[in-house]
Amino acid sequence: MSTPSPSSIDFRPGELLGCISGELGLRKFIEDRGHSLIVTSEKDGAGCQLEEELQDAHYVISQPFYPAYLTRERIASAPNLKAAITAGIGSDHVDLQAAMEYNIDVSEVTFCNSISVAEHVVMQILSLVRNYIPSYHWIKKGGWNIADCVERSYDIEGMKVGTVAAGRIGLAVLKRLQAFDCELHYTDRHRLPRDVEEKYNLHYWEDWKGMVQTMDVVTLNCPLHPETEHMINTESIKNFKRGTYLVNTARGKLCDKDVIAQALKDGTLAGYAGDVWFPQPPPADHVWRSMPWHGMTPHVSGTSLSAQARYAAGVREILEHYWDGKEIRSEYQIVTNGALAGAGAHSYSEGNTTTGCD
Ligand SMILES: NC(=O)C1=CN([C@@H]2O[C@H](COP(=O)(O)OP(=O)(O)OC[C@H]3O[C@@H](n4cnc5c(N)ncnc54)[C@H](O)[C@@H]3O)[C@@H](O)[C@H]2O)C=CC1
Repeated sequence: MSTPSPSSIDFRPGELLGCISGELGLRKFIEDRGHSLIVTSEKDGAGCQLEEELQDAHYVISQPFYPAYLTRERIASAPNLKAAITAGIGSDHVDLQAAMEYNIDVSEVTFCNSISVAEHVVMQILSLVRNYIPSYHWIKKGGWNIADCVERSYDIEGMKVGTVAAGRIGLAVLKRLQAFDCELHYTDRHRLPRDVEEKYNLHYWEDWKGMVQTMDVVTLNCPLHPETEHMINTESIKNFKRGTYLVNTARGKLCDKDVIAQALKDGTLAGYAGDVWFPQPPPADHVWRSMPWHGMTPHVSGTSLSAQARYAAGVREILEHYWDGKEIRSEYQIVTNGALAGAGAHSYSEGNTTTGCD
C-alpha cells in the first residue's frame, strides 16, 4: 500500500505534529480553504470543550493515542457532523454503529504507522523474553545483579510465536521475527495467500484459542470491534500455555484488565506488554500500571515522529478529497454512507465498542 499523497504539505517531516501545538501541520491548509480549526485536549467529561464544539463541528479529527471518544450521545448532539477522521489507525473510539445510523463517515489513515507498531511489538517481545526492563532497573539502582537479571531471561530463537490477526501490522511482525528463527503462527478471519505463507513459513490456525495452547509468545494485532472486545477473558485465558508472553499493541479492551493482572500473578502469563489501555489516558490506579512483569508504555508505538508525518499527510489527503468532492481511498474508509466500507468492511464488524466494559 502506498503512503499518503496529499497535493502538498505545510510541515517538515520530523516536526512534532501529533500534539496540541503541532496541530497536525494543518492550520494553514484548513484556513486557506476557508474553514476554521479548533484544537483542544479537553475531550473528557460532561460539558468539556469537545462537547461544546460538537454543536457546530463539521469534522472531528482525533488521534487514537489521546482519543476523543465519539459516543452515540455525542454524535447525536452534533447536527452538522459529516465525518470523523482518525489521525492514525483504529477507529474504535467512534461508536461505529451510531456513525452508521447518523450517516457520519468514518475514515483512518490505513498503513500510516503499521510498521512503527510492528517495530514496537518486536521490541516488546524481546524486552519481555530477555527480561530487559528489570535488568535496566538493576543498573539504575547501582547494582550488578547478574543472577537476578537472568533468572527469567531466554532467547526467542526457536520459540513459537503466534499473532492474532495478520493484517498490515501482524504480517509485518511475522516478517521481522523470521530473522530471529522463531516458529511463526497466525490466525485471521482472512487467510493470507499461499505464496506469503510459504515465503515466511507461516502456520495458519482457524481458531485463535487453539493456536495459543502451544505458543510461547502471542501478539494481538486485530482491531477492537464487537467480535474482539474482551476476547481475553476469564474463560479464554485458560487456553494459554502456562508462562506465555503476551504483547498487545492493538487495543486495551481486547483484554479484561483484571484477568491479565491475575494471570501475571499466578504465572499463566510470564509477561505482558503493549501500549494500549482503556480508557485513555487510564486512571492513576489502573491495575496495569502496577501488575508484575509488565512492560507497558503509554500509547506511543504508532506515533513516532516518522509516523506523525505520515498520518498528518493522510488527514490532509482525506480532507482534500472531501472538499474537492472526490471519494477517499477505499483503504481509508471505515464507514461510508451509513455502512462499513473499505478497510472497515474488511477488518471491523457492526456494533459499538466505545463504551461498556473496561
Ligand atoms: N498501538 C498503536 O499505536 C496502533 C494500534 N493499531 C491497532 O492495530 C489494529 C490493526 O492494524 P492493521 O494491522 O494496520 O489493520 P489491518 O486492517 O491491516 O489488519 C487487521 C486484521 O485483523 C483481522 N481481524 C479482524 N477481526 C478479526 C477477528 N475477529 N479474528 C481474527 N482476525 C481479525 C482482519 O481480517 C485484518 O487482517 C488497528 O485496528 C488498531 O486497533 C494500529 C495502529 C497503531
